[in-house]
Amino acid sequence: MDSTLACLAAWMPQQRWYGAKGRRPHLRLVSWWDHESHEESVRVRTYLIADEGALPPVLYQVPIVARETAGVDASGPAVIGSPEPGTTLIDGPHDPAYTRALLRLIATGATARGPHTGASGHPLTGAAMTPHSASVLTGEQSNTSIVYDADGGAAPVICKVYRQLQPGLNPDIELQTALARAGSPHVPAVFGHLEGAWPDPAGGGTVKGSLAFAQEFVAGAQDAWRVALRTAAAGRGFEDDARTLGAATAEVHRTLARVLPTVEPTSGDRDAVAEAWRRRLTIAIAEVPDLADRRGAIQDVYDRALGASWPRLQRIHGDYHLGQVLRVPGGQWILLDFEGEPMRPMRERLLPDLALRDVAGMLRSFDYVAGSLRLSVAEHAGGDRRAREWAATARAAFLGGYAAASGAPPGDHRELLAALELDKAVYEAIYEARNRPSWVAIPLRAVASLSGSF
Ligand SMILES: Nc1ncnc2c1ncn2[C@@H]1O[C@H](COP(=O)(O)OP(=O)(O)O)[C@@H](O)[C@H]1O
Ligand SMILES: O=P(O)(O)O[C@H]1O[C@H](CO)[C@@H](O[C@H]2O[C@H](CO)[C@@H](O)[C@H](O)[C@H]2O)[C@H](O)[C@H]1O
Repeated sequence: MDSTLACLAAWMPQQRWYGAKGRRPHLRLVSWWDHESHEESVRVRTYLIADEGALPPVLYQVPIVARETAGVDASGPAVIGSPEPGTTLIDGPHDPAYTRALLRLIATGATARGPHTGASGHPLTGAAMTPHSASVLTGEQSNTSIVYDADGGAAPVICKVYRQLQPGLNPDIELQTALARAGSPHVPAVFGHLEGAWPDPAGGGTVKGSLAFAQEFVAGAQDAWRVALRTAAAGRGFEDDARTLGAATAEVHRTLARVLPTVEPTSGDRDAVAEAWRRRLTIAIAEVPDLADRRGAIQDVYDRALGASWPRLQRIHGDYHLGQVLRVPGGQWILLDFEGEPMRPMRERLLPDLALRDVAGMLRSFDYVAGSLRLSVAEHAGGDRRAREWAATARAAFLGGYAAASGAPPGDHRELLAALELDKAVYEAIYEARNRPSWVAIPLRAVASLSGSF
């Protein structure tokens, strides 16, 4: 196993889903189990690997197919390495032996076992999943999604393999399953999920957590980020789309408030939010020192929100932006990825929260469209002004659509919305500094503007 861990220590830091970029991992094997393999001399095994160099330690899911080197095209990012002569390790989602085994577990509710723990499938419906070929979705993803084509008119399936594991049912599965069961037209059909168990790092027992989630793959849909970027770059408005997106967002919030618990915010809830805002700001200032001289002005915005009235708390999307929304032919909006912000502690993401956090997230996304155009096109000939006008129109239309469909206009909580937008921009400054340093100017400009110096 030591040679496999050595291969992984070189390969994992190059993966988009690996959290602590720029640092060599310190890996420990926590658990493993084998999947059924229909090919001779091919081993399909899922490893759970802790990176104990991270603070706090992170648990990763790494499914691996071991094949004879002679039969493998040894180039490409899917090849992990060759810890023993004659055997090559392949990243499971890129190999049919794993993709078949994964879907079979979910569709049949079967179990894969290892010496200590294992994984079991939880099919949601009797819907037959008969897909035949699979490929990994490309793009900037925190997890790894496998798309399965289907034969004979059956729906194609997308199965998201969670990479960073946490105890408990993932909110992505919990919320989308609740919405699908409630008949919401704004999430894809749900097929089922895979749950795993592993040794509890804090004691002698085991903990359970989500490993993968299978849904209908909405074919022909367009990512709202690309739709928005295209219209803005072409100088076309996004007003109607933003209004219907606002209405769809409000409908999802209403459904979540109906089928899952809501609570009146207590002073403890307000303190927890205030503490999360402060904690995030401290991290952001440490990583993006340009923010340091804004601390006082930012805290003033937070204080005004803490002194204002708050609506009831409810379950929300939690990391809402244009990249999390699909537009299907006909104009309907489908929301994806209810996992919450990847950098936020899971225990916070599971609690009832402010629905306005999602509203703020989408408003920031309109500003990102303008900001990314500003970065890609030189600021001349009125381009910057047009991009800003595009974002302002989209913003007003989104808020109007949300207010009309929710009966709870975001404008009733102006101070709170301003603080949530600012907190999101602070989060984005950290995210960009870590992942896309050339984009950090977008949230920095927003922080300046939202904290009143622009
Ligand atoms: N059910 C689906 N139908 C069509 N495309 C999807 C579906 N689910 C995800 N996608 C595509 O995959 C991308 C990443 O999915 P997402 O759930 O956001 O993953 P991650 O948690 O890794 O960021 C989405 O932006 C979308 O383009
Ligand atoms: O990986 P996730 O989609 O869960 O979210 C993370 O990455 C997003 C970028 O891909 C990041 O979103 C930020 O950039 C978007 C444009 O690429 C923009 O539309 C968003 O408004 C902006 O927040 C997101 O914050 C991060 O959690």
